[in-house]
Amino acid sequence: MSKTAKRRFSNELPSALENTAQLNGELQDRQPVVFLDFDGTLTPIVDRPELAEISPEMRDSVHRLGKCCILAIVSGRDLDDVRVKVGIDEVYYAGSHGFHIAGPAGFGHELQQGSQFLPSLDKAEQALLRQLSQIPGAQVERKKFAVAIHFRRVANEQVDAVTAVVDRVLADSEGLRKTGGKKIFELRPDIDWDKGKAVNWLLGKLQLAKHKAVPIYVGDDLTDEDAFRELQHRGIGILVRDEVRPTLARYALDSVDEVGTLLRRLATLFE
Ligand SMILES: O=P(O)(O)OC[C@H]1O[C@H](O[C@H]2O[C@H](CO)[C@@H](O)[C@H](O)[C@H]2O)[C@H](O)[C@@H](O)[C@@H]1O
Repeated sequence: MSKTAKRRFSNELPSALENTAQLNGELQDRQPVVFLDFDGTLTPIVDRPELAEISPEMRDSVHRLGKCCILAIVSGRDLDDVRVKVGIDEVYYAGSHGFHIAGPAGFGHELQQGSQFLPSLDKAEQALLRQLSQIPGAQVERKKFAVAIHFRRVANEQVDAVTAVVDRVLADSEGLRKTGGKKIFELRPDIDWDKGKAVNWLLGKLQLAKHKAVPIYVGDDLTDEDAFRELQHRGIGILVRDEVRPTLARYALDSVDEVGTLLRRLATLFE
């Protein structure tokens, strides 16, 4: 019988911090593999993407946990961008929503299919820069395998104009699709690859004993739902919730500070 995805509302999820016994029970005698999203999970959301910074305490917590289990940062950001922002050499990174993966000791992988979309992404980036230049606050962020259009600083009455530009550029592009997130649109290669597929790929590459390994994924945004879906029946999805919405996560945290607390607790458990 096929297992179907079961969504719940974020406000109904048990807290990962208040249900320690239940969570620890799921981890008992297993090998944890920890996946962490970056924006909104390790850093609070800020007005401009380039201003997001991981705090020294959070960096220490990630570093400490990364020393006692396999740990990967899975981000929509460009691989190099997120790697520099986190600044820890010993962990894995998946950038551009999993299209570009790197890890310790020269481990690296670029989704082959992704390269064929580079001309399309270049063209879309140029069109977006041109057509959005008249809308104050609109910001284009190029990642190798995606283009993000930020509208957090755009006046409410101009958001429809941003949407119209993005839809026009998408219609004029080949092989791209539009996804959403927190005050952001993204144009990405229209292929069956996302954070969930990247997490699965990495789990396969690491050649972990399937019955022993327990993937834990912590994330806050819509693109993290792809990872929650992949792990729904074999891992632990933890949503950093800031709104009420349907989710495939099984536990929740209420802030970036709570993420830090959880990482330190996990480190204490596994050290
Ligand atoms: O997968 P993530 O690591 O969570 O990346 C998702 C997107 O995060 C960034 O944008 C978001 O955070 C910005 C800084 O706080 C904020 O200004 C913006 O409104 C958010 O959408 C990043 O800039 C994007 O490239 C990522 O795709």
